[in-house]
Amino acid sequence: MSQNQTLARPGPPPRQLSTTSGDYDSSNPPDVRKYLGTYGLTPPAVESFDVQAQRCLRLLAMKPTPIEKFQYLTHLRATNVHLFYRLLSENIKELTPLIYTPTVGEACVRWHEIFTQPEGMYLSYTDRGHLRQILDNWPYKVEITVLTDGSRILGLGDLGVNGMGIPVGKLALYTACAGIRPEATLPLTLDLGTNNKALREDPLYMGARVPKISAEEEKEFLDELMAALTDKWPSIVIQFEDFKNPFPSLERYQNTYAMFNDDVQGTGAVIVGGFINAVKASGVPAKDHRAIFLGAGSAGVGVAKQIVEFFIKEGLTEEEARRKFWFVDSNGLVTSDRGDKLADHKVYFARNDNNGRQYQSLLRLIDFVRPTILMGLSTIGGAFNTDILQRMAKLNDRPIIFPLSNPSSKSECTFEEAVHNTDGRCLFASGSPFPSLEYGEKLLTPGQGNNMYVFPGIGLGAILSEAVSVTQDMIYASAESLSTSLNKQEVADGWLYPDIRRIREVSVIVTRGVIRAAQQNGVDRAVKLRSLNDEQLDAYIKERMYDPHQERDIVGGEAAQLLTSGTNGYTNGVNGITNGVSGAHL
Ligand SMILES: NC(=O)C1=CN([C@@H]2O[C@H](COP(=O)(O)OP(=O)(O)OC[C@H]3O[C@@H](n4cnc5c(N)ncnc54)[C@H](O)[C@@H]3O)[C@@H](O)[C@H]2O)C=CC1
Ligand SMILES: CC(=O)C(=O)O
Ligand SMILES: [Mg+2]
Repeated sequence: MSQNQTLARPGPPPRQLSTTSGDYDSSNPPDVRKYLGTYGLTPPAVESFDVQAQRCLRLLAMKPTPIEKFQYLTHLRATNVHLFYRLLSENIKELTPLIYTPTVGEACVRWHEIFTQPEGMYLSYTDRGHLRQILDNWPYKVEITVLTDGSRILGLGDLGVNGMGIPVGKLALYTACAGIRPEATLPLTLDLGTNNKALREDPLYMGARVPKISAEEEKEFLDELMAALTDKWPSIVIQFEDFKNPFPSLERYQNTYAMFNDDVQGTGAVIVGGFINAVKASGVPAKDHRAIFLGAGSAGVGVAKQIVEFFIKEGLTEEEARRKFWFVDSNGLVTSDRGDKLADHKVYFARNDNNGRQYQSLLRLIDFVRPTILMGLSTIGGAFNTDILQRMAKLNDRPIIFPLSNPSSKSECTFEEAVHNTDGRCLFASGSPFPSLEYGEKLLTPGQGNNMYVFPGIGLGAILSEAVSVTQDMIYASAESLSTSLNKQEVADGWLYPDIRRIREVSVIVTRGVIRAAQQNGVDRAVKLRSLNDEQLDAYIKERMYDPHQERDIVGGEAAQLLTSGTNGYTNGVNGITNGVSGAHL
């Protein structure tokens, strides 16, 4: 491909952040419409956002399936970005499952069928050598990117470029939960081949129809990409997501770039955040806990490593902390004498006190270990069956049961199963949401142990502190901050995580913790923030957060007032109007 062909950008920008649709204009009063030359192009009624939101919710209710709701919300984001984020932030609990797990899982599986418009960038292996130039095609100034190679999308396996739903969904949460402006986010999918043969052979598949490139080839590609991204946007924060083997890139780039891996580090942090509260509620001192992990992949090991850090802070030695974990993978208990070559990331937790016995059965291992904690990061839906849950209930007053695999179909058990098989005594968190449950006299609410509680604050903290790298202390600070973010009522109700409806408040607390850790580690370039006390820092964070409610809601007198203040007043006074007309790309 010639360079000109590579760089050609015909037509509109790749992601429409348009706010110029008829819907949007319907909140402009007649004078403003005349001024803009849009008078007569929309229905006569001047509508507030609230009225428009009501219509959106009705339209959403008319869509019979989650995937159709997902498609409608995608359309809304593309055509009326501020309305989309206002709707999302006001209905975060109800809408998150539609734009994120579980629905985003189905969307990725079917991405090649349901695709209507590009919402991010795609970079292919054949583009190497040109990556920096291609980034020039992206029309906005980027503060954060989420990138995936699609090789392990949730627990659904290798989906190649269909994985784009994940960066898009995660970045929508960055905007809704941490107020990073929509146009400052870049969803990025790497088209490096796929080992999913069915997709490769599907006529609608939109990526390269070749097997996944080798680890060495991927490393070279990523080296070029990281350099290109930071050359184009020097302060960019880079989140790696859903790579089959995320460890080499994390090790290679974490001290050199402002990057983190959400599946290893974000997941570790969010689970530690809830775990700190679960340990308190269990009544068992930290030193007496024992954990079985089903699944010894990136997420499992990431979570355990951060719990080790927590145990050490609780006074255990590293060796004592490490010995509290028993990992099970698809070949059974991870031991050093199992006879297979263990992947590097598993070696640290491999047991050598198994007296030559290899455990294949989770139930038998539970009898042997007598764990207080059962974590699921295995992608095996239903793996925590009735026998297993009942055995945990027999061994513990308050068993800690965290089935964390996504989407819901891969969850190791449901909330209902966990509650019924433990007489309502379990301390529960799952990766995907489950509904509350009436049990006896009580309404029980499950925790959602999903990295969405921390990655928005990690990203915003790194952006605002202008961190040169994302340190382990910054990640751990996000966990500790999360654990302190519950209000009195949530603590009294025994919740492990705060109400998701308070996510923006929670993100401020997490962001503050991340910034403070960046300062302590001396990786912050925004040194002016060092002199702020916590209250001032919180105010600064809030002020920097995009709030869709502030973008446009201009009716009647307000607009008239703006118009009388002349063109300048109009432009200055109503950032939202400028945003709106020029399409939210300032
Ligand atoms: N709740 C959250 O915030 C997060 C949840 N996850 C979920 O965790 C799951 C795992 O993710 P990764 O660790 O990145 O995947 P991975 O592919 O690296 O690891 C999966 C692990 O499960 C093991 N496994 C597979 N079949 C098994 C079986 N029959 N019995 C026992 N172990 C078995 C594999 O050997 C491997 O160790 C996914 O479903 C993902 O969606 C991942 C990140 C965040
Ligand atoms: C939540 C998430 O990052 C995952 O399931 O991969
Ligand atoms: Mg992930």
